[in-house]
Amino acid sequence: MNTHDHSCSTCSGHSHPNIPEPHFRPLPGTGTPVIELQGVSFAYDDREVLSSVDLKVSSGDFMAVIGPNGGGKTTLVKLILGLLAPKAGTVRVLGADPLSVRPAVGYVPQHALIQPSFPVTVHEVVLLGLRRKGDLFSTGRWPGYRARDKAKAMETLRMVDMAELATRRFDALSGGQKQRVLVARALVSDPALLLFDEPTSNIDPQGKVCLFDLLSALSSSITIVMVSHDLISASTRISSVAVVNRTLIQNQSRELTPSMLELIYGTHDASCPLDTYIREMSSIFGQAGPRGSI
Ligand SMILES: Nc1ncnc2c1ncn2[C@@H]1O[C@H](COP(=O)(O)OP(=O)(O)OP(=O)(O)O)[C@@H](O)[C@H]1O
Repeated sequence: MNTHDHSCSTCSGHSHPNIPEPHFRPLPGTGTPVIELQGVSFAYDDREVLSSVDLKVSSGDFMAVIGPNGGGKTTLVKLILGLLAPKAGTVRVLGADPLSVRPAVGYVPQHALIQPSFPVTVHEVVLLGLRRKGDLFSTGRWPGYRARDKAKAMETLRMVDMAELATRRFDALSGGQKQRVLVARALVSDPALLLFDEPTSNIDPQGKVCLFDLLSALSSSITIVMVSHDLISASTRISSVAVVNRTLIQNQSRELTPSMLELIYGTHDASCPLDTYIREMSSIFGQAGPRGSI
């Protein structure tokens, strides 16, 4: 488990000593397919945004999905969640139809889906991740929270180092603190797969380091797929990378191949370790990378 010795307003800046061993669903054996897309195409109306996409994410992977704005990353995430159906091809998650395994997938969206003025506490936001059959969302009746659900939500807040703020209103948190709470909401149902869409939007640089430390610690227990523009923080932790720009190219290592670079920027004739690429881009464009993003 990584440690960090910096001070950070997002977490307490220690090495997450409170993180209990996560009780996630047992990882399928290493190498078992967790996500499989074969020949997937998708169009909004008649405009095709993904074309013949193949993707395989295996148990234990920590994959970054990168690509230019509008390249189809969020659409890909929605297909994996079963929120969109492919026009062609197949999407399998944990060997099944995505909607049927939805409870086994923790999702942290690009934008917090919680209205800023909604008077909900940190603890209650995490409890929202434990929606069950028969609850308010399916019956219209409010059954109240069960004691064991409340305890589970507190345990998950401890994992992300946010238990001390459990009673604070969610809208009174910083961007990085909100993100950690949303991670807890995604983790509280013990998912086998964690999907992040732009996990570091609205977080300051130190908060990003803390968040990636947390993800790095979690990645030994759970398969993680992260759509991100912010590869500087992620680069040392991820195990594989995929580039999406209408089509998709994946690499089981952290190297961006010439064809991946070409898919992002146009012609490239040499492969590039991801760390080198980011270092060079950072020196030219500053820490945010080219145009503020990959
Ligand atoms: N609901 C929608 N209806 C029509 N077109 C859409 C819809 N959602 C996305 N698009 C279009 O589909 C393309 C891919 O969008 P998507 O959000 O998947 O890209 P992205 O790679 O996640 O972009 P970004 O990095 O800017 O978040 C874009 O051209 C976008 O304008």
